[in-house]
Amino acid sequence: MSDCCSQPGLLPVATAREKLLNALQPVSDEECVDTAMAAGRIVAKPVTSTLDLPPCDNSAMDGYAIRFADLQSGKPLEVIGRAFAGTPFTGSVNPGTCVRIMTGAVLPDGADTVVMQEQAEAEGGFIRVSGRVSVGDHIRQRGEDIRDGDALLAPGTRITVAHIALMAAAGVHTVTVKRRPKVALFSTGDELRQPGTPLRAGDIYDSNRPALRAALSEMHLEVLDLGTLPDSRAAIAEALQRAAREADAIISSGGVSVGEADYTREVLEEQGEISFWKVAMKPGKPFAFGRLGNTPFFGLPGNPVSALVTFYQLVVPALTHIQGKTWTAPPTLQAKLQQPLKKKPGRTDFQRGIFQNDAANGLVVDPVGLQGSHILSGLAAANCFIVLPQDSGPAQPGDLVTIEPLR
Ligand SMILES: Nc1nc2c(c(=O)[nH]1)N[C@H]1C(S)=C(S)[C@@H](COP(=O)(O)OP(=O)(O)OC[C@H]3O[C@@H](n4cnc5c(N)ncnc54)[C@H](O)[C@@H]3O)O[C@H]1N2
Ligand code: MOO
Repeated sequence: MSDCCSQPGLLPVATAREKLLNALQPVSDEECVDTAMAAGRIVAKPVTSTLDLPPCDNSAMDGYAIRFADLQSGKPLEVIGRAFAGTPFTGSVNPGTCVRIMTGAVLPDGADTVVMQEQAEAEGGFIRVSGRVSVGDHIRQRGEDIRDGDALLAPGTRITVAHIALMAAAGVHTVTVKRRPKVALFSTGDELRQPGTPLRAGDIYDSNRPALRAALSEMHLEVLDLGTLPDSRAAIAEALQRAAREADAIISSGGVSVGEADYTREVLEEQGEISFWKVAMKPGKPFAFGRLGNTPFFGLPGNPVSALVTFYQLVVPALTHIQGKTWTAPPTLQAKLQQPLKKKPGRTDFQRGIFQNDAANGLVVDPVGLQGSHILSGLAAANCFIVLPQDSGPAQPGDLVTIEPLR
């Protein structure tokens, strides 16, 4: 990896992110999807409950629905019926009586308390209650979770599995979400072969494209996979033109540095525009951002760790914004560094680390070993980035450092 501390013109990471977010428009198209199919989608129209939840007072336990005041006399209570979830008891619990009730069954009229069956002794159609009972025990109140008309999800929310449960329970069977943006993806390099095919001398497998495809799918984006391209201006130009026609954003890997076969950035410059090139980050310095027509372009460095670090630090915020969700910085933690870290002032370092809880020291973090931008084993072993600020120098064991847990 090259050092760039003395090089002027590198954009600080936060400035690069800000420029990206300011330059991009969220997709405006919306579509209606089944609630069950909406995981990961971005809410476009507010989601409102269509009912109270629970819809009526019901039992939280298997037991007996009673009138609390009846316990004063200490007399046995007559069991006059049964209430099941889905099959309510239709009569009324009058003084001196009770109803056998199951979890989830509607609380019968007249009852105000449920006694767990473990606290009731049944004999000959009557029960005797023992132990401490308070009025209202084990009753789930109508509407205590959600009220009819309550706002459930605001526009811009990314729908989680829990949101799907919430909407389904509240009777919301369809939801209006943003259209999934389509992201065109290609990698460049004469040396790149497809996994599953033989390697010639000097070849390597294309690892960036499958990794980026997976990362895009994880974000619930549509992918237009344009394949692995040779180091050829014509091939790159053709892919860029198609991507600009068919996609909402373009991601490439490779060809953004200064080598004699690094054509991606050059072709973009000829056919579109480069808004910025080179960010003060390590790895990932040669990251380029621009446009072809109205379609934003993210040029990731070819080095595999650099490609993924720039994807997570710069492209994820940008694509999140395009999806229609406000991007917020991921939570960070402070952890005690266990080993020294080399670092020169000039770029924000995203070193790969493994953090864990230590009985004596609290949260601690170990760098994964080799930190080169070609070292995929370290990235694969890591569970966090150790984020060392742009102006900082080396870090020592015992220093508190900022870590950003990886998903
Ligand atoms: N003289 C300089 N050389 C380099 C500089 C520099 O500032 N001055 N920057 C270095 C840094 S930092 C990076 S990062 C790389 C980025 O270069 P490119 O984006 O042009 O990428 P390539 O040259 O095409 O490839 C770099 C490296 O990564 C391998 N690679 C490329 N694509 C893939 C892929 N899809 N899957 C797996 N591996 C890939 C490629 O074989 C090279 O080894 O430039 C430095 N050089
Ligand atoms: O340091 Mo490069 O910027 O290998 O990614």
